[in-house]
Formats: sequence, structure tokens, C-alpha cells
Amino acid sequence: MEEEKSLSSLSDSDEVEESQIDPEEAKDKVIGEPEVPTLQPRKRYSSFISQPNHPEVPELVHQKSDIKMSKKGVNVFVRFRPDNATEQKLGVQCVDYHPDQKKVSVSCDGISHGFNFRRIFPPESSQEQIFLSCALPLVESILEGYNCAILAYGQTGAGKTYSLLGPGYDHPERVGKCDQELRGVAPRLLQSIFHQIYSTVSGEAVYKVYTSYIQIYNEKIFDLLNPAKEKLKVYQDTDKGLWITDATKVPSKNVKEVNQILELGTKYRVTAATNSNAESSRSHALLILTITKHLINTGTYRASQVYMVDLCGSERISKTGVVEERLKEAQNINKSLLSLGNVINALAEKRKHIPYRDSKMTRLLQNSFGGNSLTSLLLCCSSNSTNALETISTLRFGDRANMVHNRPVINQRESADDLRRLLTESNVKLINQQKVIRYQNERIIEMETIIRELFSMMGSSQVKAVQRKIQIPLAPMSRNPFDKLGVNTFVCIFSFLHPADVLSMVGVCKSFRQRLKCENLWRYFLIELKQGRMGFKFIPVETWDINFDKVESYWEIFKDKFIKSLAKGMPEDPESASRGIHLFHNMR
Ligand SMILES: Nc1ncnc2c1ncn2[C@@H]1O[C@H](COP(=O)(O)OP(=O)(O)OP(=O)(O)O)[C@@H](O)[C@H]1O
Repeated sequence: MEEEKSLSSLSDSDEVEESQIDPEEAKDKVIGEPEVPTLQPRKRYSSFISQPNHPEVPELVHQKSDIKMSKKGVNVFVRFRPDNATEQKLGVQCVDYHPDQKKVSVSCDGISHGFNFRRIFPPESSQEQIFLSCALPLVESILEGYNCAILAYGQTGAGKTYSLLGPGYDHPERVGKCDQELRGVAPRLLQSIFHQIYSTVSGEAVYKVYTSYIQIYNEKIFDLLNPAKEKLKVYQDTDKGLWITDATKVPSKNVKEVNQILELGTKYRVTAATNSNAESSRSHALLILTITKHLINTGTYRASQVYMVDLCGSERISKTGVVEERLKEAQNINKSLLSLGNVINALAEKRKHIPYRDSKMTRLLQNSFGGNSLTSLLLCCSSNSTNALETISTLRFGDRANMVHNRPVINQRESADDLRRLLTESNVKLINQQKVIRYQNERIIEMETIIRELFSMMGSSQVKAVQRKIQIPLAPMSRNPFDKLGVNTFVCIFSFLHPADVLSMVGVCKSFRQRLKCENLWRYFLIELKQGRMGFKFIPVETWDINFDKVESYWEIFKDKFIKSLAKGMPEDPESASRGIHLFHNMR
């Protein structure tokens, strides 16, 4: 199995050779294989998804959430579970739900306590509703490279494991075996993440997913995937962020593999029977997903960590009736939850010192509360009067968590190899462009020579005929026929080139740009643009019915954009260039 490394510490050498893995074949792989799979999105998965009832991803097809997660704040949700048999006998309902699903009031000893949260779920709410609100809106951010945390908090027996994982997740042999509609937030989130990964357009990104599963028991961190590893340590630095040394990270390709990891871990998670819960979790469990995304086109690596946290329940020792070993556990559980409460209070009050180091749990959740993470906190409560005090205490905790501000950022870094590759590609492009420019320049010189020869062969009567036709007075002293006609050789060449070529050459070739100082050339070019004749190399003069009176207004529109940097000198004879072009078209 691969050892834990911080996400951001993944160096290029950590990335194994990329291979395309067929998700079908991936299903049969066993956990703990040494190779790190790369999850290449497949186009065919996209088409699966567009078929509404395809068996591969049936329940994901129409999933939508009406919740918009706050990135800065902790998003607090509340779920009330149905009464159990004892509660039904001993108590009554003490909760009033407001129809807006955001307000709730709890009655205790004749006093009503009101609270506001992002959404409140009454006992009849389904597992799917919880997932759609608390977790689905995070999926996009997770795959963008944000850290996310989903935490279940509440009194013992209030439904944290049920909501986060599902019924049966306290028993290794029942992990992942519950009915589909009873699956909790975490398995649904995993499915959604893998679904998104495989349905991204192939070739854009390559993903890798690793899973870790740890527990905090009696203030020590244990690796649930390798119980021989005890007392794991938490480290933090500005570069690598927060990481747990030595925690096993298992490369995972699909939900089935993560379920196998959960199954393995659940064997070692400490649970015990208490008066409040026949299968009470005695440790805080953290399922940690590490997702790396390599964006091929930009050579960027993004990495996110997803914390799915099933906290132990707060409990009144007198009520739960625990003794000896269980009592020590209960004291430790309460102590760490108290530390969490203190951290939340300090953050809510914007104190300078936040006591993250008071317990292992608060240290590990440093990103989730007040740090680099998007956080969804699910408060699990009973709505029965026998638990009213605990419910109020849970809701007060959530009330303070509402005031906590986080600072999530996309975890991103560039890969040196990819940057080198992109640089080489740009250099090759540049060399090719330079070749094209050289070729074009050679052609221009060649054409200039031909045109000069052509003009020198023209007798003075021919030149006069041309002059009469276009009504340009001859400059009597000029020796060069070009000058006589008021035509610049380069202007002539310009009229032979495709305007798009001209523009691209101007963009890349300094000497070309310098020769194109004459404003009239630009006028000509703009007229061509305006008249939509960019597609023709030679423009028949018959169709060339430009109203020269309007040239000024075209010119005004584009002058600033095109000319400012290019045409510093004003033409000596503003008419000459356009006349020259006109002449050339007439001659052809
Ligand atoms: N929404 C619900 N609908 C039906 N049954 C529920 C619901 N929530 C919890 N339960 C049941 O209540 C019992 C206690 O739930 P669970 O073990 O999830 O509590 P917990 O908060 O994780 O407790 P602990 O902190 O002691 O581990 C379980 O039998 C569970 O199946």
C-alpha cells in the first residue's frame, strides 16, 4: 500500500506513467494494489449519461440541488431523526418546523428556543434529500481543486453514522449492503465524484483518487487501514498544508473500491453499546479522499482533500450509563467535542488565538473550521422532548458555527515537466512562423523585382495611357516610373497579398511593419475588411466601388486600434497609395 504523502507535496516523480484504465475492468481490482491508477475520463461515459436510464449511472442522471453553498461560511444543516420506540413511549415532539425550511424552534421547560440554518430537515426527510443539499453542491468545487469537508455532529444516537454513511456502516459485514435509497451522504458523494470524473471530456484532464481512513480514539490517531500503525502524527507547514504522517493512502478507481476500504476500516473502528445507542461510535472517524487533477493543456496540477467526518456523539454520562473503559472514552469524547466548541467560539468571536492544538480532532479539522476548505456541517438531532436539552445544545453549537468564516482556495501548482513541454511546443511554433515570414519576405523582393522590370519595359506612351485612365498627373522630374505614377513598389506588393496574410505578417515581422507606415495602406486594408472581401486574393476592379468620401469615417473607427503603434510617420502623399492600388487592379 502506498504511504501517505501530502497532496501538495506530490512531486513529479510521484506521478506514475499514465495509462488508460477501463472503468469496467477497474471494478474487479482489489484494494491495496501498489500501482496508482490514473482515471482518464472517457467520452463514452458522457454518452452513458445522456441516456437517462442507463444502468451504469441511473440515479445520478437527474440530480440537482437547489442549495448554493457559501464558500466563505460554514454551511450548517439540521436533520431530525424519527423517534425510536423508547422515545415514543416516554416523550413527545418538541420541535416546530417553519415552512421556509430554514427556521426551527425547540421547546424545553416551557421556553421556546428559535434557530436559523441553511436548511432544516424534518424526520420524514430521505437520505437523498440530505445528500442533494449538503454534499452534491460541493462536487464541482472538489473537482476544481478545493478542499471540502462534510461533518456529522450531534448527540449520541442522533443519526450521524446513519446520515453520513448509512445504516449498517457500524458493522463491517453490512458496509455498503443497505438498500440503495438508504445510502448515506458519503457513498452518494463518492458515486457523484467518480461519475463526474468519468464523464469529463477525455483528453482534458487526468485524475487520481486516493483513500485514507483514520480514527481518533482516546486522543490518539489510528490508521483504520493498517491497525499496526498507531499514534499517527499531524503536521502542517505553509507549503504542504496539513497532513497525517504514515496514514495509508489507497489508490481508488471506483465506489466499490472505496467501499472495500470502508469495510476494512469499519472492522477496526471502535463501537460499543450504550444506553443511548446499541452501536455507538466511540471514535471520531475520518474518511479522507485525496483527488489530484492534471490539466493536460496547461500542465497544471490541482489537488483537493475531501474530509467525510463522523464525529462521536456528545453524551451526558449519567444518561448513557457508561462505566470503566467506556467512561474513559466518554470523557475523552466530551473533551474533544468541548475543544471543538471552544475553537468554534473563538472563530465566531474572531479571537486572535484559536485553540486548534487543544485536541487531535480540532488539529485535524483546522482546515474545515476557519481554514482552507468548503465546509458542510450536518447537525443530527432528536425531536423528542426526552432529548430537548441535547438538541438545544447541538443547535447552539451550529448557531456559532454559522458565524465561522473559511478561506478556501484552489490548490494548484504547475509541473516543471509540463512547463518544459509547453515551452518546447511554443518554440517550435515560433521557428515555423519565422520560416513563413522569411519565405514571404523573399516573395516580396521577387515580386518587387518583377514589377520594376515590367514598368521599365513600359514605354512612355503606355505609362501616359495608364495615367490618363486613372487621371494621375505625372511628376515630371521623377526617374522611376513608380514615382511618376505616385506608386510605391511596396504598395503594389501589398495589393497582391491576402489581407489576412498582411495582418499576420504585420503582427510578427518588424521590418514588414516598418515598411507599412503609409496610412493609406491601412485605409485600403480597412476598406477590404469592411467590404467583406477578405477572402479574395485579387480584387476585380469592377466590384471595387468604394466611396472614398467615406474612407475617412472608416478610418476614424479603426485608426486608434490599428495605427497608433504601427504608423508613426504620416504619408508624404496621402493619395498615392490608394491610387497605386487602383492602378494595379486596372492593369491586371
Ligand atoms: N433518519 C433516520 N431514520 C431512521 N433511523 C435512523 C435515522 N437516524 C438514525 N436512525 C437510527 O438511529 C440509531 C442511531 O443512529 P446512529 O448510529 O447513526 O447514531 P449516531 O449519531 O451515529 O450515534 P453515536 O454517536 O452513538 O455513534 C440507529 O439504529 C439508526 O439506524
